[in-house]
This record gives sequence, C-alpha cells and structure tokens, in this order.
Amino acid sequence: MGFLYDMAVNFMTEQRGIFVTVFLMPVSVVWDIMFALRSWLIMALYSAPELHKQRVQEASAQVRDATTNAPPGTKLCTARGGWLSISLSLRPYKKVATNISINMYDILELNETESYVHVEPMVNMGQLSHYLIPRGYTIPVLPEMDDLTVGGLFMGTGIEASSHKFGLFDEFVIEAEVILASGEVVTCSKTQNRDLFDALPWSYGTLGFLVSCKIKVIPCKPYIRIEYRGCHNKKQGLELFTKASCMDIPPDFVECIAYSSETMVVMTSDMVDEDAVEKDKINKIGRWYKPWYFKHVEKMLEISSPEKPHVEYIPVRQFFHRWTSAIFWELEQIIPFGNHPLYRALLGWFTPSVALLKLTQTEAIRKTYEEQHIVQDMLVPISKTSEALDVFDTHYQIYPLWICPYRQYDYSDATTEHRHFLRKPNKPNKEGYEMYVDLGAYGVPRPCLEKKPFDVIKSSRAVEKYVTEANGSQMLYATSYLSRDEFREMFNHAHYDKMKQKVDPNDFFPQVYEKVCKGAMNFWQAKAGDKKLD
Ligand SMILES: NC(=O)C1=CN([C@@H]2O[C@H](COP(=O)(O)OP(=O)(O)OC[C@H]3O[C@@H](n4cnc5c(N)ncnc54)[C@H](OP(=O)(O)O)[C@@H]3O)[C@@H](O)[C@H]2O)C=CC1
Ligand SMILES: C=C(/C=C/[C@@H](C)[C@H]1CC[C@H]2C3=CC=C4C[C@@H](O)CC[C@]4(C)[C@H]3CC[C@]12C)C(C)C
Repeated sequence: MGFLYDMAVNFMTEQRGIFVTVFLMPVSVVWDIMFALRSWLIMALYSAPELHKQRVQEASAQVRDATTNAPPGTKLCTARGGWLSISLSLRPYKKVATNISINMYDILELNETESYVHVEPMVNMGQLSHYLIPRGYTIPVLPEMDDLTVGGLFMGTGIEASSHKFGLFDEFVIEAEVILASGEVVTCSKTQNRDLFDALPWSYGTLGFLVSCKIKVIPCKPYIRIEYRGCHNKKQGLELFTKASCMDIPPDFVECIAYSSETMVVMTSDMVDEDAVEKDKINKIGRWYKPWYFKHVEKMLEISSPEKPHVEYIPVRQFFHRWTSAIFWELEQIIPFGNHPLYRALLGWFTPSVALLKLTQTEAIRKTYEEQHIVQDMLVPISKTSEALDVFDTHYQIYPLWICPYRQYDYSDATTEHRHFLRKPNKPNKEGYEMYVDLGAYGVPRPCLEKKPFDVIKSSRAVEKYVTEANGSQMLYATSYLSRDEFREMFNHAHYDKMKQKVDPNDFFPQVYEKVCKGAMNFWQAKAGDKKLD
C-alpha cells in the first residue's frame, strides 16, 4: 500500500504535466459544470434574497456560539478551505482557528435603476461576468481570473487593466453587510457606519465576516478594440505606457507585459459596439484552440511597433478572462507542451483550476514553489516604474512581467484622516490620486533555471525593502517576509487599529499580519501545540 502511495506521489511530482492533463483537467471541467448548474438552478428556482436572510442568521448564530464563553485565545476565520484560495498559501491558521461557514454563492439582485449588483461573498468573477455581460453590464474593476471571489477581493484587494480609471476593486463597493465577532449583523457604506466601511478593504477578514455587498455596475459593450505596441526599448515603452495610463481621457484598459529588461508590449483598449467592429480583425482569443494569450501578445514584438500598432477586436468576456487559460503564464511551467497546436486543438478546452492544482500539490512541489518560484505583486508610484523594474531584474530576473496601472487615492480631507490600509500617496493630483503601477512577477527566477544558487528570502526581503521606501505596498495574497514592525511601516494601521479595538475588543479575529505574513507562523504554531502546520 505504502509502495503504491509513494509511486503515486512520485508520478504527481515528476510527471506533473501528464498528471494535470489526464486527471486534473477532466475533474476541473466536471467541477465547473456542477458549479454553473448549481448557480443556474438557484437563480431559476429559488428566491435567493429570502434564502440569504436565513443564511446570514445561521452564520451569525455560528459566530455567537463560537465567541460566547469562548476559551482564551479563540480566533475566527472563514471555513473556506485554504486550497480554494487564489494564493500559494494553504492558510495554516485554518487548522487552529474556529472555522465559520459562509456558504453564500449567490447573486441576489441586479438593480438597474440604482446601477448596482447585490452579491454574496463567494460569488466569483467568472460567475459575475457570465451573469452581467449578457445583461449589458460589468463591474468597473473585474479581476481577470474566473475563480477570484467577491469576499477575497473586497476584504483583500483586486486590480485590473481598468484600475487606472477606477482604482482598486474596493473603490466601487457601495455597501457591505458584515457579521461582527459579537454576532451582530451590520450594514455599512459611505453614509452608514462609515468607520467600519472604510476599514474593510485589505482587512483580510480580521474585522468581521462579509455576508453580502453591493457593487456598482457600468454599461458594457460587446467587443474590446485593442491596440498592441511592441517596444524594443525600455524607455520608449514606459513613456508610451505612462502616457496612456495618465491621459485626461484614457483608454478603458491599459496594461503592459515586459518580455525582457528592454522589450515590452503596451496594450491599450476600449469597449466598442458591434457596428464599430472591423470583422476581419476579430480575434476570439478564448476559443479552445487559440494559443495561450501571453504567447499571442509576445508575437506583437515582431508585428507591431510604437508607430504601427496591431489592432484586433476581442469579444468582451474573452478579454476579461484573457489570463485565465494559461494562469497568466504559470501553466507553461506545469505543462511545457500545453501551447503546442496539437495540444490546443485536442485539449485546449481544459484549464486546471488553481484550487485543484493546490489540492494535488505534493510536498516536493510545495517546497519548490516556496524556494524556487516567485509569485509577487508590488505596487509602486508610476514615476518609479523604471527603477522598480531594475530592482525586480536584479533580485528576481523573471520574465514575462505584468505591469498594470492603478489610481492610489489620498482619502484625507479637512475633517477625515486618511483611513485606507495603503499609505497616502506622496503626490496626489487635484483629483486626489497618484497613478501607481502593479508589477507582477510570476515564475521561476533565472538563477533557478540555470541551477545557480537563489536565496528566496534574501531576494524577497530586498524587494520588500525597496517597495516600502518607495511608498509602495505588497499584495498580500503573496508570501510576505516582512517582520511585524516592517509590516506596520509598509501599511497604514492608524484607522485599522482603531476599528479593530472598536469592533473586536476581545481579539477574536487575528491581526492582518498574523493571517498573511510568513513571520506569523510562530504565532499559529504556539496555538497549534503539537499539530503540524504547513
Ligand atoms: N487581479 C487581482 O486582483 C488578483 C488578486 N488576487 C488576490 O487573491 C485574493 C482573492 O482570492 P480569493 O480566493 O477570492 O480569496 P481568499 O480566499 O484568498 O481570501 C482572501 C482574504 O479575504 C478573506 N475573506 C474572504 N471572504 C471573506 C468573507 N466572506 N468574510 C471575511 N473575510 C473574507 C479571507 O479570510 P479567511 O482566510 O478567513 O478565509 C482572506 O483573508 C485576494 O487577496 C487578491 O488580492 C489574486 C490573483 C489576481
Ligand atoms: C495577483 C495577481 C495574479 C496572481 C496569480 C498569477 C497567482 C495568484 C496565486 C498563484 C498560484 C497559486 C497556486 C498555485 C498552485 C501551484 O501548484 C502552481 C502555481 C499556482 C497555480 C500559482 C500560480 C500563480 C497564481 C495564480 C495579479 C493579476 C494582480
């Protein structure tokens, strides 16, 4: 028996591409179909808003049970399995904290008069875009991977190529319904319980449980007209990118992929109506046989230039989820033959979900991802993009890199302090924001590819230090090596601390640091006693 188990583990580790193709992909498809059927049935047969009230009461009762006469040191978190989360971490705290089930997967209402969609927290981006686009709507910032959830994006953060116009995901959440540690259910918005509302983004579920929220919707057109500009010179590429991001009336979407320290493709796009589409330039990138999107974009280095962009039209939903099929470019490492035309033609419709990849990770794979793989997003002012790219090049040496602009707002005014967990921008413009960029590094650092020594902690800490000094931040789904003090330096705790004290005086929820940073492992280990944490 032991022998068979060892053989299976070896196969899953050594022949990952074959294992994923033969086993994981079909399971992913069945999983997706079951989930889609479930949502369709619920929307069609049940009155979801009515069930919602009942589910909130049940969750609130769970919280009350967990916190009434609770033993000292009791901590709460959601019961969503760590393997389901879009991060490399298996969320070790879930093994010791009391898990509260927030089984809320439904879209409750689309209110066209007031332009919002009311959703439960486990609704994911794939579900939302399938629901909204046929009705002519989208949300302003629709992060590109299907499995990202509203709860994770609002209590964490979310970014998309529209963030240079709209800011981060939380900017257009207009109301939230939260269960506090006392079990009380509170509705908050800019006009009601504003203190709590302002503290929720980036709080990582440490102030309460989100049970629903209302997100603004905007009209959505059926196609995206995209212009690709291949650049072979870093300075020229970044000038183009910065200009497009900061225009008075910018394109609807701006993003850039760097393929080396000097080459990049700048992409600017707008939503267009069907009658504006040049039919011979339609590219249905989401069709199963199409090459992985990052490979398609790479070709633009050869066939386009700053002066002569390559233009195409992509159906809107396929554009929104353009990075899903190759998980940006991560799938290339797992299935090196996955972009072969034959593989695309026969098996291109299968995409393994991040959750199933995590669930079937062997210990050896987990260790490789921890020590010889980088998954990091760093947010820095756009004026520092060139310098930050040099820092990435020195410490990570990973290409492609994702470069995505976004607005970082200064929320302070004459009466209110800056309350956001992200620090105030140093140079806000007259509209109150400074343009920042997200630099996303996903892949194997060059030294590891060349079998040379690579110290992940040293490199990551050097980049984190640079980002703090640049008045930037690290996205916290990633592995953070910051110490508690460094974490408090990188993030603005002023308002968060006050709200934590106010709504969770008995510390039933952990601190953000304790949920997201590597350095908090000792905290959980102490609570776990003999239990083995990952
Ligand atoms: N384009 C983008 O913006 C991308 C963003 N990401 C990152 O992925 C993460 C989202 O992934 P996803 O799998 O959806 O979420 P996760 O399960 O990773 O949850 C993220 C955090 O939100 C908390 N949370 C989630 N739901 C609730 C809720 N109902 N009430 C209270 N807290 C909640 C979780 O708490 P707990 O641990 O207790 O469950 C956790 O701390 C975000 O951190 C995001 O930044 C990743 C890829 C792309
Ligand atoms: C934050 C952004 C994008 C991030 C993604 C590229 C990464 C987020 C989580 C990452 C992954 C989680 C778990 C995995 C299991 C492993 O066995 C294989 C790798 C991976 C699939 C890994 C891949 C990268 C992520 C999906 C941006 C857009 C702001």
